[in-house]
Amino acid sequence: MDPWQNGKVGVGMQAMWSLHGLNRQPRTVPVRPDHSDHQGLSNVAPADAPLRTLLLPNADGGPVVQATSNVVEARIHDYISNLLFSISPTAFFQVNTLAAEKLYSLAGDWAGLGPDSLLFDICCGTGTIGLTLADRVGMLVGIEMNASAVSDAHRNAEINGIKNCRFVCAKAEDVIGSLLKEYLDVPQKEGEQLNASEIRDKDIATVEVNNGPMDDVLDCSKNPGHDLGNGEGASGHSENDGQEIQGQLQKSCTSKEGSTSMMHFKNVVAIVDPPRGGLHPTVIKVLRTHSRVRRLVYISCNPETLVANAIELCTPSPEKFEKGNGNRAWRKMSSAGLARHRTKSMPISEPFRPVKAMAVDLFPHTPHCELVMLLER
Ligand SMILES: C[S@@+](CC[C@H](N)C(=O)[O-])C[C@H]1O[C@@H](n2cnc3c(N)ncnc32)[C@H](O)[C@@H]1O
Repeated sequence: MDPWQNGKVGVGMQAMWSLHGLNRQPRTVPVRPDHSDHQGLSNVAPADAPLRTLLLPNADGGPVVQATSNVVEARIHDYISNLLFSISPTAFFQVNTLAAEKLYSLAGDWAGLGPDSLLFDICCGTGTIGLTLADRVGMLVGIEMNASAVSDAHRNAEINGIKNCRFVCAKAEDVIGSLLKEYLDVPQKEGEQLNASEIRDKDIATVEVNNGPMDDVLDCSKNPGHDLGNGEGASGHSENDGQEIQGQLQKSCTSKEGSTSMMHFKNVVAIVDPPRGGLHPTVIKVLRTHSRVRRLVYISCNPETLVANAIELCTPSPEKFEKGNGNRAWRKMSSAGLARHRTKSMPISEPFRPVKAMAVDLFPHTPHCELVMLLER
């Protein structure tokens, strides 16, 4: 396996930024030699690796200090499933791209995609999962809170000529309900169903390509919070910041060519790939209670939160709805215990059922592993 191809350079970049976060000057790092003769995995660049200076952003995102004339833009490029991805320094990208390719394609197979599918790629990062599956669906909607990653996703869609997609920069818990409503609560008129080729011909994509400042998307980079504790889900954000978010969503997502919400899709699928803390409770509730979402592929790097989220998605509704009683005993519960507790106050809804699961070893020789689980109803 070629260590340069599988994103080690990206890891080096990320680590360097955090190490030198307070002193952001251009730095010199080894880059991939044109004809690497590496065999096997290595974290060490060969001594004779060529050096290139990367342009690092200032902490405030302002102009960079240009120390030398031999400076290149700080972004890396990589291929997954024959698509080229351009990745900015703060965006997430799997380090093992060859294995990630397998992971995404497995998720796509399990998702049962087709031309009449509407795919929600939740926590989409630079658009990797959705874009690699875009030719198998009618429409792709990606949701991601990191503004740079969303900008990359736009760019990646454009680079690869993918048009049946839209990327929304927001916390999933803030927009998932509105997006599902927008796409799915459309009264269907007779003969209005479009097939994928018609959709593509109509060029309905809302690829709001924006390589400059993201002034037409919600700036969600200010409150990162990726790493979640206590099973509390994605950002630890309150359930809803109300109308402001709605207004921003409206602004960020309006199609240039007209509203995609007029399309009707028979098959509505979500692929979720949250950070270690799992999905925010609001996302779980919305996915579970929106009956048109029939299939959900959960990709996880943390089995504990995957199990907890699956409990909430799959436990049959209680006969009697119990409203939360403000009791703080949950503080001592395991994440699975907390999930079981939460199911008691889940609105009555058809549960998913776990169909199959597979571990994909993205991190050989480490205890970490990615897990994929298919839920259906
Ligand atoms: C494990 S990464 C997966 C990224 C992408 N699916 C991929 O495979 O490259 C998780 C992503 O979720 C994003 N994220 C974290 N919390 C989020 C939230 N509350 N809403 C939306 N995205 C979130 C992170 O910024 C990160 O890009």
